[in-house]
Amino acid sequence: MTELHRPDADAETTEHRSEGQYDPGASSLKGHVDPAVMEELLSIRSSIDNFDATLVYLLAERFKVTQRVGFLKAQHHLPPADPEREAAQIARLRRLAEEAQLDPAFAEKFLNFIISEVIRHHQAISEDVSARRSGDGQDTASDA
Ligand SMILES: C=C(O[C@@H]1C=C(C(=O)O)C=C[C@H]1O)C(=O)O
Repeated sequence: MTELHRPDADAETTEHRSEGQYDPGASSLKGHVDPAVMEELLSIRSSIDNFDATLVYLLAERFKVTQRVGFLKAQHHLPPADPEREAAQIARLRRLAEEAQLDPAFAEKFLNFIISEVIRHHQAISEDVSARRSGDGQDTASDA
């Protein structure tokens, strides 16, 4: 079978892992903690690993759909950011965070962080679409 995700597999050894190979037991605490405590810690960490993986998949899906919004906006000459929508999202997420006993300030900061990255992507898409239009000699707002 072709190893699509391990281009440098030959160079890897157990002692010298590449960044691509995850070691769930990696810890700076090894040798400094009671083995039973370490075992419990690793068991809890396996759930953290599952949560982190889920977050990555969720974020990837979110960015896929926001990319569609970016293309739609660029095609129709709409601005990348929508501050009123953002304010409504933030107010809602703060409420949800409170219900879930998550720090609302953290929820707001996290959403703002993601949204600012989305807006950066939308700006790039918009510039790309504009450049293609100028290249085609179609830089008009007729489809707005
Ligand atoms: C995705 C959009 O574009 C921007 C990004 C948002 C987001 O990531 O949720 C929300 C509003 C916009 O500033 C949108 O307008 O829906």
